[in-house]
Amino acid sequence: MLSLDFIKTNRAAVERAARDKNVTIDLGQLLDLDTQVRALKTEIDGLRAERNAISGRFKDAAPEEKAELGRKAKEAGARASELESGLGEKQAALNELLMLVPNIPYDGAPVGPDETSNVVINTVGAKPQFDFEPLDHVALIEKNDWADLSRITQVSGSRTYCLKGRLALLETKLMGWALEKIANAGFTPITVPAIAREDAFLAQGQFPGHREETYQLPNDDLWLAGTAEVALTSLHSGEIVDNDRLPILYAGYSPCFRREAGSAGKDVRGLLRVHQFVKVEQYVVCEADEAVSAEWHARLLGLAESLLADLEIPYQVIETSTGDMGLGKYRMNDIESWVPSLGKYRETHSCSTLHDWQARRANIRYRDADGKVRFAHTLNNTALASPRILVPLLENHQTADGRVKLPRAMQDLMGGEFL
Ligand SMILES: Nc1ncnc2c1ncn2[C@@H]1O[C@H](COS(=O)(=O)NC(=O)[C@@H](N)CO)[C@@H](O)[C@H]1O
Repeated sequence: MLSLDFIKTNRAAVERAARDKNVTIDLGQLLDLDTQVRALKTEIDGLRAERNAISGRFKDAAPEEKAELGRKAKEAGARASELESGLGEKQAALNELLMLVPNIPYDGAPVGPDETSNVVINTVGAKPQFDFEPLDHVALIEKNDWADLSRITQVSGSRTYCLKGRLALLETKLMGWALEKIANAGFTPITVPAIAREDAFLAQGQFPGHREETYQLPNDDLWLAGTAEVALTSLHSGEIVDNDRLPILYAGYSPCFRREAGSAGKDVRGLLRVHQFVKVEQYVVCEADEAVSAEWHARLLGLAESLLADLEIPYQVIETSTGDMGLGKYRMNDIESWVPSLGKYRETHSCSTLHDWQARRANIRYRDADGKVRFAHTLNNTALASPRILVPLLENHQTADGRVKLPRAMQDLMGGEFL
């Protein structure tokens, strides 16, 4: 969310951001509502002052005057409470519109409607040259009985899976390994629930725009998050954090649930796009300074790249376009890992800077060095998400006999050269 002051003084920039992010928002209506809300508040304050003035005169008034004063005070009070209900409605309408205002995108982001405008800014690692016909991850899994991708769908529906045997062990070790790597970089490991209240999704930015992507638990007025980012954004909601406690660094681990409502027909084979998965999430709450945010953005990206280097997976870094980065992002860099069977790089990580857009929604503030209370900045990035990461991991390291030679970092974990 942007502040009303910012919107007023930077209206053209906000309108350009809305255009570049394909967001339809009527700033004229928003600013009119703000004017009406402020006028109502002034009128209500005036009526309250009038009533207080009258009651101040009441005790010294002559008896014949008291009745008239009482009537006037009652009238002012009644008028004030009538205006207050109107104020409540207009304030709610104003807040609803404010939740739809996009963040201003990074001026280095390609301006374009969607992922087709994304730009590759770095390519790392040599794609494997197979001297045999490589298999895709589903064939490798079937050959080694590493998962159940069919029977389970009769139990749990489409886009569900069971990992089995050494692949099940590999996923759990991968998650522990990633959590520890990020923890060793100074982040506090923290397990967070996927269960969260509606306000947490509004604060993080998933709502109001993407309810249809989110599983709901209606009997309890709760929802299931698709990322630990939801709980982590609201963990310090309402707090004023002391300056010396910043930056707050979390390595969040959680199950993730996504309806993938908008993905019918996409990635239906295998493990790329499923309804439930696990993820280690990097999360930062830092001081409201663009250079500090930019430094953390680079560090988060670097940590994800170091994990991919350890897994010996070729990847490319993407500068995400204004149309693809989403409402709250200032800047987003996706990392895409090479998937031989598709002959394409596919997104496995997403690194975002949001400045104070989330902190304003979640009400996360801090006292800066001068003691001034300000909204913080927040950032997040994927450290590792499974089972999607298993797709490039299995396919890039497969051997002619259908086994998978583990990267060095995994051999120690899995106690052997092969999965
Ligand atoms: N339906 C899905 N199935 C499997 N993996 C998924 C799915 N949706 C997302 N992921 C994985 O989760 C990663 C992060 O998802 S994201 O929406 O892009 N970004 C976030 O959730 C941010 N909080 C950064 O992690 C993706 O890059 C991908 O690796």
